[in-house]
Amino acid sequence: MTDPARTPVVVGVGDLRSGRAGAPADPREPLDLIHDAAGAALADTGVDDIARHIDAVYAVKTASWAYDDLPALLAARLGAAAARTHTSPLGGHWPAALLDRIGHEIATGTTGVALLVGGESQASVTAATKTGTDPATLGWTTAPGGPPAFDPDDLGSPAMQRAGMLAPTRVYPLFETRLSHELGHSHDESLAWSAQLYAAFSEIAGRNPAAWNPDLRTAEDITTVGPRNRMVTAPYPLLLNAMPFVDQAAAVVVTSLATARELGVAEDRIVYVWGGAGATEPADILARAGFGRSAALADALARTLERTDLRPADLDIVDAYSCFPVVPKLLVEHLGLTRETVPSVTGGHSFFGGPLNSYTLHSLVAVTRRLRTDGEIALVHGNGGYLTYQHTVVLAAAPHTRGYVGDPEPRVLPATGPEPAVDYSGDVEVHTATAEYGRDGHPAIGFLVGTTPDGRRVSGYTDAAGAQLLAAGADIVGRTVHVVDRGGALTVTLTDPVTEETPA
Ligand SMILES: CC(=O)SCCNC(=O)CCNC(=O)[C@H](O)C(C)(C)COP(=O)(O)OP(=O)(O)OC[C@H]1O[C@@H](n2cnc3c(N)ncnc32)[C@H](O)[C@@H]1OP(=O)(O)O
Repeated sequence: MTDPARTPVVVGVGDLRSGRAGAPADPREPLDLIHDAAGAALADTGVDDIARHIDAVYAVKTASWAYDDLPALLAARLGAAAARTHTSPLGGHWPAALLDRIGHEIATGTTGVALLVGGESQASVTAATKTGTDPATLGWTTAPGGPPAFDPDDLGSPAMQRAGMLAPTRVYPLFETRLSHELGHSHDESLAWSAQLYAAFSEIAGRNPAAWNPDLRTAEDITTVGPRNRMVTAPYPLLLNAMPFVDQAAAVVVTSLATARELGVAEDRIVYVWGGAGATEPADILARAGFGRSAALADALARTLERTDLRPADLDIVDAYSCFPVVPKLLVEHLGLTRETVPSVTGGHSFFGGPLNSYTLHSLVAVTRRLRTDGEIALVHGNGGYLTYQHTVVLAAAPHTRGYVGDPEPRVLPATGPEPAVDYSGDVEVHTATAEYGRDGHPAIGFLVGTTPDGRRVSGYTDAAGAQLLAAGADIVGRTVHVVDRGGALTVTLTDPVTEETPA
């Protein structure tokens, strides 16, 4: 039991967009957007000089522009230059994980008032690149500035590189396809659930003033493929992909209950951080047991619910990370909620916008606002990598009886995948598959994970002919195909052609 006076509380939130879909604003660097969001969050506390009490500034890593120490630059601007600063590594789970860490620090007395921030200017950077303008010439910070450098190994393990399974747009559909199969959903049923979910997200984004695209999209808009909604990777058309070209930022102020009261924060501003838990799976997706569930999410959820003494039915609000539909679907499935559940009060990465690692900061903003007026207990979910890092955290309108009960340290889960079969030739059962489409609207490259008769795992990519076959996604899972693997390049042919069923 933590000292009740040290119970961590959110006392101020702020977020914003600069420009919106179809209406760009003047280019602004992430630090400027974050500064504005931090100003809004500090003002939201209702305490005039709260900035001078900040003793820790945490930033979720910005991916659209490189900074040596963004939180230090921000702290100096806010007049809190003595504050301790920390920038997370890359990963969309960090807002939830950092809130948990800050909660722990406040409960143990190592932090007094913390500011947690993040933001992206990918819309500005992309627009500047198109016109040949270097943002540095616009006065953006050049310490070091420029797009951050990425190690190719950050994108995927050697096995994933060999199989061409490198971008989120290629990898997440592999999870979707397998989950659909395990739920008994055909390709069309899986797509229908995604569209129903995302149409609901669009309505929510329409009510969020910080949403990048507040225009209402129906399920029919989402499933209708055309020039403004091209098929990207089966079964996801563009509108089921995270929208990364956004300029958005968010900030959250966290302190202890005692400090909030000493500073004069109004009771109706205060939202309690109960805490949560996280788990990590191997970054190599091919080293995991299967693609139809997230062992890390299941573990993070089970430990979050256990520590907070909650059952899924106790949650009034569930806010999912939603870069692609399979992620909110997995959250709903792992919590055992109905498939009609809409796990968002933020609006999702497609319509609210997908400012990469800082999306879940916007969730914390939306959830805090909701808990101040409506609802008692909320679970916020963050996801990083390829479903690699999961963290869930509970916030509530009232304190937990034992104060802060979270565990900020993630549990590391072992590799449990089958042995790889490299340069295999023979039959495999399709475990999961997808196909990426070209801009001509045809499948261009296919991706397959298969299981050999002796239980080993084959993985690789195909040419357009193989892609045509694998675009069937959930409808081809479980069937047997013949593969020839040459260094990850697969030739795939059906061995059990479907025969027309004879009507009875
Ligand atoms: C843990 C994690 O978070 S993993 C997820 C991280 N996020 C991602 O990986 C982002 C995934 N999305 C993407 O990479 C991109 O959206 C892509 C590749 C799917 C599409 O990008 P592009 O090929 O550049 O877009 P495309 O040329 O098809 O579309 C052009 C138009 O649609 C817009 N657009 C691009 N992506 C999207 C999107 N996902 N949703 C809606 N509109 C989009 C563009 O801004 C452009 O609009 P404009 O003509 O008004 O300027």
